[in-house]
Amino acid sequence: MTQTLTIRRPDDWHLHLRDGEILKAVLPETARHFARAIVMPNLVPPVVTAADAAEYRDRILSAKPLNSDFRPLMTLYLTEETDVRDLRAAAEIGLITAVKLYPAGATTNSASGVRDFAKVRRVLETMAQIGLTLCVHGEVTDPEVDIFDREAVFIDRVLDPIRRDIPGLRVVMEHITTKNGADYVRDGGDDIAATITTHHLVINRNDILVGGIKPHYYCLPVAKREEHRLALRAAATSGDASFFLGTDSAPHLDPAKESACGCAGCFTATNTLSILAEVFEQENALDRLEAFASLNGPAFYGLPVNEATLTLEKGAPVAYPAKIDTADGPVTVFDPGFPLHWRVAG
Ligand SMILES: NC(=O)N[C@@H](CC(=O)O)C(=O)O
Ligand SMILES: [Zn+2]
Ligand SMILES: [Zn+2]
Repeated sequence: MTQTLTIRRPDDWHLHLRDGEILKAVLPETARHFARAIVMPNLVPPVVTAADAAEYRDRILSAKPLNSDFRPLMTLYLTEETDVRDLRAAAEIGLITAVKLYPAGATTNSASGVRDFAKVRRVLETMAQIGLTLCVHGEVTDPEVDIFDREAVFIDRVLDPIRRDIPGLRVVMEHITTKNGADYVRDGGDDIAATITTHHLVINRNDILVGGIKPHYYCLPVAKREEHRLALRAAATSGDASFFLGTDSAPHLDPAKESACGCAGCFTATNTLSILAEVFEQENALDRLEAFASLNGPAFYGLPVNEATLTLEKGAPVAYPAKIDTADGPVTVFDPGFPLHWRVAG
């Protein structure tokens, strides 16, 4: 008998959809399986005002496949100039679901991010008052700090002080890559949660570097050593409500990745659910996939879970495209390095 797994339809709590031709090509990959996604605001220029978010939302909705009821959950990109009234109004009408903090220079398109945290204090206080979630790219940018330590140092130097300073601020530590991150979030109470990506459950830093450099495994925060990957797998499959799926699927055109100075980002929208089912099965935790992908995220954001369901079916290895074609060029799909036996049946 075929083994199947039916879960409530999942959501992606951290997604890059980009704009223009790439948006048109990658949106169907997410909309096929996910009901909602938190859409990252790191466009060029970034989505900083309510008006920007409304326009971007409309471009996403126009690019959506006709038969899809996918719902983008919009975010604002926090800058030192963010206007508190504009942000509050955007939250009140339900236009935005979260605000994104990028330390300036930490990652792709983060130049407009925050340098001086005192300058965003009023915004963060307002967010704490109205219960609006702050999504954080948790890496320091201090050139003295080794890239593999930047997440752990961010927790001590930036995140923990902000949370002590502004009690009640709801924070999602995005795409955690370390045991330090998982421990901090697990022990951090109800106001903090973390997203975990698909690829960080699969690769460690050896996968990027051993036997030749693999640009399609390079993302930020960069994958760490094996003990950290194992800690992430334990966190994701634990069922703990503090952890949920944010794929951080981050498409870049192949020439931008396969370059002497390649961009950070793994594109996983296409095969994420097959990979996750494989990983959860490897961890004997298939019964916890629904909590990670479909239940814990809405609970943290105070949103209803999806009524629709999604069924995965186990069988012969699943075929998926190596690349997605966009009108601007190809985007390589993340290769987990092992066969995937679970396909999305409906
Ligand atoms: N994760 C990445 O490596 N890249 C993301 C930015 C981000 O989420 O930090 C991107 O926008 O390409
Ligand atoms: Zn990030
Ligand atoms: Zn991201």
